[in-house]
Formats: sequence, structure tokens, C-alpha cells
Amino acid sequence: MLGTLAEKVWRDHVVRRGEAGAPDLLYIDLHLVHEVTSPQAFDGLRLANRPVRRPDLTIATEDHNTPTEDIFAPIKDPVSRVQIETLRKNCEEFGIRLHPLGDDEQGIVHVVGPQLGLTQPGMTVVCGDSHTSTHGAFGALAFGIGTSEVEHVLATQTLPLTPFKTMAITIEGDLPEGSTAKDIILAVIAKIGTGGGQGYVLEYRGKAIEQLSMEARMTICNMSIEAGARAGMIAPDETTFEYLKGRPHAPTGADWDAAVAYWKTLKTDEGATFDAEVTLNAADLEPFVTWGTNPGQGLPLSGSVPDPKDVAEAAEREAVEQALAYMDLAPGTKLRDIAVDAVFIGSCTNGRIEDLRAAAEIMRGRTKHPDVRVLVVPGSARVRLQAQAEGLDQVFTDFGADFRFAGCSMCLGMNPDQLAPGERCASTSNRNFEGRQGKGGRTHLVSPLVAAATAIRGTLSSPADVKE
Ligand SMILES: CC(C)[C@@](O)(CC(=O)O)C(=O)O
Ligand code: SF4
Repeated sequence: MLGTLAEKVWRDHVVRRGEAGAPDLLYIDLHLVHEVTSPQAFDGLRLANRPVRRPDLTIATEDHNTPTEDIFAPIKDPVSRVQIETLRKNCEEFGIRLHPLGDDEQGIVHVVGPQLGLTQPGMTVVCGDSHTSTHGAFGALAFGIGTSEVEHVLATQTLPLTPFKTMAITIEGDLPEGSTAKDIILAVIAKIGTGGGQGYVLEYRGKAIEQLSMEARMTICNMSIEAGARAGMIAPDETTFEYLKGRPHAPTGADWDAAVAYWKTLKTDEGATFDAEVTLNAADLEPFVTWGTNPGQGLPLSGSVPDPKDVAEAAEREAVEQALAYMDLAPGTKLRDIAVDAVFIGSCTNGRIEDLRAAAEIMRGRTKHPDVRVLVVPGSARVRLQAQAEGLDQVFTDFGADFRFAGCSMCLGMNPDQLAPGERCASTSNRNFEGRQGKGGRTHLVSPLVAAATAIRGTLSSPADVKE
């Protein structure tokens, strides 16, 4: 029977079909765990006196509450310290592999999984974290789950799920210079809205997608959740196989050949139909920035802050007014004239080696604007080591940036890296909600290229604005 990529992966994982609208029971190939959403799940197992069903398909890391400097000193914040200590105790008790702070494989869970070759095409991948959609870049069916579902997967390695609808997002054309995968996904969210993907798995297709690296594909799938989708997927191809070959947990020898043969079948059949279709032309895309307090409130950098008076629908007009009040922006202000206090380069959206290389390319031989503080936080310890091996750490330090150890850092206000109230930041992360980066902090979501150019000029900028 003809099927889409998502339908094929789903079909291959059904343990039991739900009758009369009841959910299917799906097998889970990879369960990723971090310190924030796992404590209650492990408590549930303890209370029911249940072991973890497949510890070998489960892996944990520390990323949200961890500091990104003085990482070998005791964690100062008591809540963070308890979260981390609880994860370590749980992993010890239940026999789960853990990459703790200080380990060479530690990092943000959605950077570590792919980097270790754990995330593979055709897998079902879950984590108690909505940005698990990242792993769909490999043609895996990957999605965030809640704490009770974390417990269910730990106990049974399965999950009851109602099938998602499928939406094709076709990106044709070639990305212009200075525009990146981040600009693609910000444009997609602006087009379909933060609820546009509700109930769907998004499959990204088209020439512009096929030309992207795995890191760029992960940026796009990572933010599928910000369009309301459960998951984002890209069909695996030679780029995928190239990325995976030789990684610590990737198959080898005859297993590798067999895996690639299967992975090559993982694409939507000619003639298979999607429940919805959206098309964008990458050639039209210029660097995108958000002006508001959700990832859908974004515009091309050449634009200006919208005027609520131009918004016809009352509820939407009110949302724009509220966002502008929080962001302290006047309608009509050119986005390029918005001065920032901070720049953050990192997160599971744009904290990989390719992202750091892109930012370093702009920063090399330059220095930051005196009024801007710049944080560069690798998505994993491995990325940090790679950046040091390539001398990028020196570029960042000479630029005046603060180059840190790996973690979620200033993506969210759960660790020491936070914005002060009123501080405005150009951030390569994925959420700009009120207070996301720290109480009263103001976030503009941007690509690593825009972040680096902004750090030079002091206002939201693209590489073209800082060309020497
Ligand atoms: C809050 C944190 C655990 C989280 O990683 C959760 C999530 O993405 O679901 C986030 O980025 O909001
Ligand atoms: S980097 Fe940000 S979005 Fe990603 S898992 Fe960490 S907190 Fe969540």
C-alpha cells in the first residue's frame, strides 16, 4: 500500500493496532532522558517496583540545569543540584547509561543522540522534551512525550499513540547567500502559524531541503514543534548516511550495508497523498528575525515592527499589542535599528559545530560591539572539543565572546545563564516566550549568521550589513 515516510515508520512499529479509534501501541527504538522530565517517571517505576524494560535502548545526559562554567565546582543552585543528583541516582539504580557534566559525551540531549549515531533512519525516538522532533532530520519518527509517557516507555518500551496526520512542506529553489535553515523554519512558522501543524507530522521535501547538511536539517526539524506539530521528518539520503557512517553507535560491516538498504526504502511513495501541503521558495528567503513573543511573530530582517492598527482580527491585534508592550517595541521601527544587549549562540536548534563555524566565519578578525555581551555555548562537550581543535575558541575569545562548556544555557532560564529583566537578546534558540531566557528578558530568534553580525553592529543585522 502506498505510504508517506511517516506512515511507513509508524507501520513498522505497531505492536498492537487500536480497535475502533483506540490508539495503536508502538514500539520505541530509542529513549532519551534528561534531568528535568525524568524524576517523577523513575519514582513511578520505584512505586510499582518495576525495572526499566530496555536499559540498552535508553540513554541519559545532563543539559538543562547544568552550569556552563566552573563545571567541576558543586552546582550552586539548590533546585538544579537536586535535579542533577536525582538523575544520577536514578540512572545508577535503574542501570541507565548517563553522560554527566564533565563527560566527553555530555551535552544537550538532542545534540548528543545524533552525534553518537544513536538516532538512525526509520527509528521511533522519544524524550520527555518537545524538541525531540530534532531527530526527525534522520527520517526517524521522533517526538516529545510527557512525564507519564516517560514512565510508560521506561516500563514497557512501548507507547499508545493515535496516528498523526501528514503535511508536506516543500521548499523549492536555492537559499540565497546569508540565508540559512533557521530562516527557512522561521518563515514556515510565520506562514502556517504556531498552531498550523497541530496534529500533523511535517515532512520537509524539495530541492532546498535535499541540499542541506544534517545540522541544518536538524535545525528545521527541531522547530517543527513551534508550528504546533508533533514531529518533523526528512527522508534519509546520502547526506544522512555520510553523517552516520563510523559514528560510535552506527551499524558496521554487513549490518551497515543491510541498514543502508533499509534506510533507502524510507521515502514517501510516488502517488502517496498527504493530508495537507505547503510550499515555499527558498530563493525568496532573506534572514528572518522574530519581533514578538512567539516563534510565529517573525519577519524578514528588512521589515519593520508591525502596527497593531493594521491587524484586522481583534484577538490577533491584542496579541500583537501585548507582544510589543513586553518587547518594548514601537510600531514601524525598522528591525535593523533594534539595539540588543546580548547575543546567545547555542541551543539544540543551533549549537552544533556547523553553527559555531558559521558564526566564527563572521566574527574572525573582528571584535564585538562594546554594548553587547556575547555567549557562545557548544551544544555538547564533543562540539566544544571540535571547536577547540579548529581554533574557533580563539576566534570567539579574540572577538570578545564568552566561550563556555556545553549545555542548554541561555536557551531557557533554568541555569545561571540568564538575561536580566529588560535585557534584549539576539538568540539562536527556538523560543521567545515572555521570560524564556530569564524574567523580563526579551528574545529575538535569529540564525547564527544574524547573531554574529548583530554582535558586531549592536543592532539586528545580517552578514551583508557588516561586510568589510
Ligand atoms: C523546559 C525544557 C525542559 C524544554 O526543553 C522542554 C521542552 O522543550 O519540552 C524546553 O525547551 O522548553
Ligand atoms: S536547548 Fe533549549 S529547547 Fe533545546 S532542550 Fe535545551 S532548553 Fe529545550
